[in-house]
Amino acid sequence: MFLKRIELQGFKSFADKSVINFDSDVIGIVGPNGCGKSNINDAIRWVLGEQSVKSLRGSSMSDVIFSGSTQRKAVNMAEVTLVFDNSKHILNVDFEEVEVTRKLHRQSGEGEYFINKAPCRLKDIVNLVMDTGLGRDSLSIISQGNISAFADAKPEERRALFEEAAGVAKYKKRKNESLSKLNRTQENLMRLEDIIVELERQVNPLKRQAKKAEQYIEKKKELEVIEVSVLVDEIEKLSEDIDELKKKAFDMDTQKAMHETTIQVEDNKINELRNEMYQLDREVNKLQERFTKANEEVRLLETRKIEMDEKRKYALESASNAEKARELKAMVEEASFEYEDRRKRLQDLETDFALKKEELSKVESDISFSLSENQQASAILNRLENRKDVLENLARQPFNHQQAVRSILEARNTLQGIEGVVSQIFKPQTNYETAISNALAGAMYHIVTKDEASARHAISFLKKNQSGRATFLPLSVMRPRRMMKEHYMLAQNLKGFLGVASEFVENEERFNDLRDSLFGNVIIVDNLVNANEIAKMLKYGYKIVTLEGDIVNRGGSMTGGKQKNNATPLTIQKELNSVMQSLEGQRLKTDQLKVQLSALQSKKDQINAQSVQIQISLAKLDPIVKAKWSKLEHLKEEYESVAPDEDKGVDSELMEDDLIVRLSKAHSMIDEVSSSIKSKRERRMKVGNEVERKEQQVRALRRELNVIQNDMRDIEVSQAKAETRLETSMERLSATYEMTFEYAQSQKMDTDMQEARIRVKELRQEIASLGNVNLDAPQQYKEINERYEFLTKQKADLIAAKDKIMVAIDEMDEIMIHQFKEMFDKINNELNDVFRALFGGGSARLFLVDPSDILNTGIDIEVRPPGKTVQNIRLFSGGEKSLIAICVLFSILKARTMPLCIFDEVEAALDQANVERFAKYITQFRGESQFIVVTHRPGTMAQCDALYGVTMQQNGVSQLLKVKLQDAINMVDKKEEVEA
Ligand SMILES: Nc1ncnc2c1ncn2[C@@H]1O[C@H](COP(=O)(O)OP(=O)(O)OP(=O)(O)O)[C@@H](O)[C@H]1O
Repeated sequence: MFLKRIELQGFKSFADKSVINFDSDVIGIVGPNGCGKSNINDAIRWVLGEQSVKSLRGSSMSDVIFSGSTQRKAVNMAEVTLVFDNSKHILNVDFEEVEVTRKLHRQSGEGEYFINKAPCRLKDIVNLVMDTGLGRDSLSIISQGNISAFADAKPEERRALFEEAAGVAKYKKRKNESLSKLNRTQENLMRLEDIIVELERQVNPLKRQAKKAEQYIEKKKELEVIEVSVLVDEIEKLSEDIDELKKKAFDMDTQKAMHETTIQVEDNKINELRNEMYQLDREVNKLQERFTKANEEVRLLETRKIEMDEKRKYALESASNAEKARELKAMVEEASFEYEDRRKRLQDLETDFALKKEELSKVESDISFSLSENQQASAILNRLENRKDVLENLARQPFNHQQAVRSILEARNTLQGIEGVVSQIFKPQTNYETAISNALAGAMYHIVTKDEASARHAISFLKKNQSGRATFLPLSVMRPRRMMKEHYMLAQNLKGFLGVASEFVENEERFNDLRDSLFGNVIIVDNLVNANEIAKMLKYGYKIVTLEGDIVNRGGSMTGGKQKNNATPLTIQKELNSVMQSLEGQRLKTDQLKVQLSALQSKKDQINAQSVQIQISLAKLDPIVKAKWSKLEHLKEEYESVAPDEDKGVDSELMEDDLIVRLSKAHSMIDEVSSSIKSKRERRMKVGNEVERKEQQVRALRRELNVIQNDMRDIEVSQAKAETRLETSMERLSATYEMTFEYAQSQKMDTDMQEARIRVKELRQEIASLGNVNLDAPQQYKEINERYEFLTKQKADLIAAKDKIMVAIDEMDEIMIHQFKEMFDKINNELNDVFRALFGGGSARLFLVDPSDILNTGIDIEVRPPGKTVQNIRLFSGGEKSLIAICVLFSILKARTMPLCIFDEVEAALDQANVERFAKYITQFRGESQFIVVTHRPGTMAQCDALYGVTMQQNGVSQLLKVKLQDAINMVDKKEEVEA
């Protein structure tokens, strides 16, 4: 006995609480039509999870709640409880007794489910009874309808019964769940694949764009760091250049102002001199007029004198001796005056000539001295200019004679780790150039490399190109050398010690070790005497170099002297500066000497001209003096011959002759005027020379001023250019990098700026070659790719899940096929016996319509009742069909034990004999299965262990009571009678 009790309240016609306690295996439910028997069947199915309103014979679920009758009001809730004996653990729970309850509220339409009074879900109840044979589609609850439908059903429809018997329902349910899961998975997979394809279409271009953007960002970052340093370096250098240019401009401006002032002053002087020249010219002109006038007067007077002489001559010829004597006396006086006058003038001219000669000889000696001075100055100038050219050439190409060094420097960009040449890396302090240069000697041409590998690389380059030999100093292996502390302390107190050579060079910090390696133990002293002394005190342990470059080597050997062309890369600039300075002075001196020489030469020319003039005058005057002398002598003789003795001697009265005096005065005037003209001309010449000299000077000053102005313009242009570049750099710093110069300066890298500039150029080109860049691409790529990867993983998971489901389905199929086939065979085995028992002979056989498709095949039945041939099951009578169905039902019960079977008038269509056979057959299952049989047939009732009668005493409300067989028969008969 499995079902112990049913409790109903408010369910269909059971308005009041009704309890049926079952205490035996075969229970009959009897009662007249419509009293509510089948409602009990419905109640059991309802509790066990029936959801189909139709199979509960209603139109909505609330139809199961008592809907009232003429005498009773409707109730609001239906509640049914089934109590099972689970001591055999037919239900898969640990409880010995299981109570299953279902409630339904009319108002809310809500259902409630309980197992052992604990609320649960409908699903839990369905799972509890699944495969126990009690399911809602169970073959354990069979109605008349089921029986009659069996024969007429299609083979496929019959399958359900066998599946239930085989207990594959749970697998089928699970399979269906799995299939729908599979469908969902497949749908999801397809949707996913669509999305993945779409994402794939986006991912690759985005990946490329992201890579490009990353390269762009990386390059931009590098560019920013380097360019900021380059900009800072440029700004610093430009600021220095601008300061330098401003200083130069200021100096130039001062020079210009000085030149302009000097020119102004000199121009004024020139103007003054020109005025003087003009005045002198006018004065000379006036004097010239006076000179002409005087000459004219002389000519007139001379003419008159000749006339007078002629007159006298005539008078003498005819006059008396006394008159002759008087006349001759006057003529002697005259001639004597003239002679004295001319002689004196001759003497003056001779004195002048002697003076000029003296003057000339002095000027010539001055000229010869000036010439030699000029020659010397020109020679020096030439020498300096040549030296300047040589030095400039050397400064441009300091390594012209070092083929290997030159080759390495030219190939510097292709070689790696070349830091430079020693002479480029170290800058000697002013005045120490010679000492440092000699201290280094050949080492100044050594090439500094980053490490030994770079040196090796450079050496193989020299070998390959046959470019000569060079010495390399790898920074990585250079170790500093220093003077011993006590030696240094000692040396400091010695005479002439200036310091250690490393103190007198400037270099970048990273070359400090190399500096100390080269100079750390070299001492600089003032002169060789002190060098020897210090060497001795330091026990000849150090190289000592003097400011002049002489050396006391370690051990005491000495090197010294002077080369003709001793310029080295370290001394070139110094020498060039000093040569330029000397050159400037020398040029000025040469110019001055030239001016001096030219002044002397013009002075000489002037003296020569004056001398010639004097000589001409002398040449003219000398015969005149002689003539005057002989005339005087002749007249004296004539007078002596005619004059009485007492009258011999010259009468002074004759001197008063007006003509002679006027003539003499006129001659004096001529002399005076010509001397005045001469001095004025001399002055005029002097002033002219002065003007010329000054004009030359002013021209030179103007040329210089022009050069200064040109230089100033160049400086202005350079300054403007530098300022524009500075502004551009500042602008770039603030606009592009949003940095102040001070902040940028703090970020400046300590690096080779030349290389940094090249790198900036390269980076700019690389960035430009990237073209359009989508800066959001990395983020977009990340997001899309993450989604892509996530979905790809999900796809893999779904495929794995799908495979798993399919494997599970295959496994379930296998189990179902196996169980179904096994059960089918078992049932088939039982069928023939059951058939023969119920039909009293004949045979029956079940067969699979499609044995190759066990999972879906329909089931047909081949029946041959006794005395009949095999015919189509549909051709049998209603009773036969029912009996065949009952045979199959019993075969199933035999093949698989059911704990509970509820038959609702299944035997209705059978005749009396078959009812009895049917009822008897049931009793065979007693002890294994419990039967609740709703019946109207006494034959069946007779085989029941207990009978329950259902009545509807009150109109519309069912009641239950246990009855005896006869009462039961009566209940049926009575009703039938009433109906009849
Ligand atoms: N919700 C309901 N409220 C009240 N009465 C109901 C309700 N549902 C059904 N009934 C009544 O139950 C009766 C039907 O009961 P049922 O079908 O169990 O009768 P039966 O005893 O099996 O009859 P038969 O012998 O003819 O098969 C009907 O009279 C019907 O009015």
